[in-house]
Amino acid sequence: MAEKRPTPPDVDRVAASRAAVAARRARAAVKTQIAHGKRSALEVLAVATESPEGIEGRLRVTEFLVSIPAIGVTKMHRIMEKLEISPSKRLGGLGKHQLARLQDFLTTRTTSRRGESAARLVVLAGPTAVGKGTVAAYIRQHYPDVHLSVSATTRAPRPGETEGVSYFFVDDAEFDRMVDAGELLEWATVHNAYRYGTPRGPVDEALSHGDSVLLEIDIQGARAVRRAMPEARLVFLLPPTWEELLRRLIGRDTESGAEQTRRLETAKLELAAQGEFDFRVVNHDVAEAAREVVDLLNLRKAPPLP
Ligand SMILES: Nc1nc2c(ncn2[C@@H]2O[C@H](COP(=O)(O)OP(=O)(O)O)[C@@H](O)[C@H]2O)c(=O)[nH]1
Ligand SMILES: Nc1ncnc2c1ncn2[C@@H]1O[C@H](COP(=O)(O)OP(=O)(O)O)[C@@H](O)[C@H]1O
Repeated sequence: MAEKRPTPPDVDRVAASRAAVAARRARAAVKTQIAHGKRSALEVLAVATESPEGIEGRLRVTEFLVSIPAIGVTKMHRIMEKLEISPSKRLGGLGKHQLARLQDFLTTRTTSRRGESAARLVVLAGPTAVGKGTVAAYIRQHYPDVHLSVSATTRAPRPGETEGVSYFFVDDAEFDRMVDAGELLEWATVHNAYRYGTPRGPVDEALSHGDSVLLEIDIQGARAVRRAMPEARLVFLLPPTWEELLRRLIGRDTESGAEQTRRLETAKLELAAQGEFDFRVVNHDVAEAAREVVDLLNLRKAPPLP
């Protein structure tokens, strides 16, 4: 008797089940790569976010977490609860807040597991004209091992500023998009004028590679980072005296008289917030203040350039 030939629906079913087996194998391979430290969990998550329908995107969060060394099933359930993610979720189907929580969890875990010599996230904030930008620029020039975060801003470039080095200069629509996509670790409207925000990806990436990261941001931003990443060290830069702060603001000569008066009012409020910070550094001398900030970054290789 002639063998029964598969009918088209059978052919479809066979092809579908072969594809399902291949996809399962591919997902298992990704889990093995994570388990053996060949790929970082943060990197796999980044790929999943970019292609939700790809292999990484189709991984369930539960199986993703248990493939990370030292996370067993019990711990995984605790983490899922804490992050408020349901067990049926796949990496590619996470909401933006769930994704942000999972990224922050993984970054914190990577950093804290490296112990005392771990890469650090340090936030440098302080009142207007205290010298934050000057100290950050000194660090950029003399301590190339520090990853200095480049913010996005809606303000226009000033003469001498370079796209991607000073800031990423974006328009309002692009800034809205970055906020909606959860791409910013924090953002704020500064001096009642323009919006500034810290792109999350480069910070996560640098920390996951063991690099120390410095954010030079305003005080609202520092508070937001504290909420998102409690392990960050918050440093408050202080002027030697109030009179010196006035001298620096006026001497900089970048604001009108009215704007200077308004900024000084804000500066009083900002100085009152210094108690919320973990460390205070007085900016008497730029090189000295920079060294104190860098000391808090726990660099693996610390020597400054001459
Ligand atoms: N929250 C937040 N503040 C930022 C960020 N980037 C810069 N800032 C702050 O924005 C303020 C204005 O910066 P900028 O326009 O460069 O200089 P200024 O006008 O000379 O103070 C400073 O207080 C910075 O610390 C950021 O990503 N997030
Ligand atoms: N340690 C310092 N001693 C003297 N002047 C300083 C010092 N640090 C910064 N300045 C000057 O103070 C002014 C304000 O510094 P800036 O870096 O623009 O402040 P911020 O970024 O905090 O608003 C600039 O003119 C800068 O050259």
